Amino acid sequence: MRIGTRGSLLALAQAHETRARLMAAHGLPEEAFEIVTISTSGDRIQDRPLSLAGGKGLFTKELEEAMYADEIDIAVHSSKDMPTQLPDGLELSAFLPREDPRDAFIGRAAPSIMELPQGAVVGSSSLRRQALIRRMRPDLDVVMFRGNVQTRLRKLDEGVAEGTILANAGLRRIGLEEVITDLMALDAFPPAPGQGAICIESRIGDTAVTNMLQAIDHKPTGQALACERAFLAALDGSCRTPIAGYAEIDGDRLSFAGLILTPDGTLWHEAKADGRAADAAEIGRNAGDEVRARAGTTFFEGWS
Ligand SMILES: NCc1[nH]cc(CCC(=O)O)c1CC(=O)O
Repeated sequence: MRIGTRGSLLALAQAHETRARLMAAHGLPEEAFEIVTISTSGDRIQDRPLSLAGGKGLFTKELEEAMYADEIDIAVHSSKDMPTQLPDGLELSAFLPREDPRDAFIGRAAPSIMELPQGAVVGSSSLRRQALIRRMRPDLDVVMFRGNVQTRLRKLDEGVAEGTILANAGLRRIGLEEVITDLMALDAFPPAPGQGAICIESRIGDTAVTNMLQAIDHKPTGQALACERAFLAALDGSCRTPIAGYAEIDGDRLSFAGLILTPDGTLWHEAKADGRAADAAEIGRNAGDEVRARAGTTFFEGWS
């Protein structure tokens, strides 16, 4: 089986985790799998926010083309980077057990956002994180921050900013959790839909592959993701809208909280819902419709 992945440290860690789970589930040796690294436009564009460069899809397009061309059999992704609408003929056929979904703060002047000095500079390129930081601390100066983890840590060393926020899951996967100085609470700082969950994309009807993937699919994570992705789809969510959403599964129950904000963090609308995990997608869609109705059309005008 050819496992397609981007070449970043995080992507490779995720591909290796997928391979290890497949080897264990099927009693296969490492040689049964080939990890194929593919560069994507999202990896190459470094000079502007991804929300302006085309948004979601930038990390997935080249991998999907490789699947059409039969150069790879599966593509391993961060669920957070996946558009709600997949190209024809492809599906998300497995989710691995979710890592901690919370955002992590890496602080220099202070260990947490609340303890930063008045007016301190915080770097982030995520519209959701920018809006949530401004909601918590309107006095802070939020600046654009892109690049991989190493680049961001160097910027902190150089004094470009006093702190930055990254996904705890990503930092843990690349073994960099020691740089974290605080973890953001789920209610004050809800994660992006899909954060912390690895998903595997494959060709619809490729039964040899999907049968193998079934053995490593983690059902509760799949249900949480069905809910969060339905919420995103109902809001027509793109990288240009600050949207957060997190579903927690407890046995056959699901609880969801979703949020949209204006980029300046002064206005927001939230929906909370509980229900059966089996109704995950419906719960997410209803929450999205509810938030959209409450926000009204003017909420999105001027900046979306
Ligand atoms: N947009 C990039 C991206 N996609 C997934 C992760 C982290 C890993 C995850 O959420 O599963 C990151 C980096 C970050 O947000 O810190």
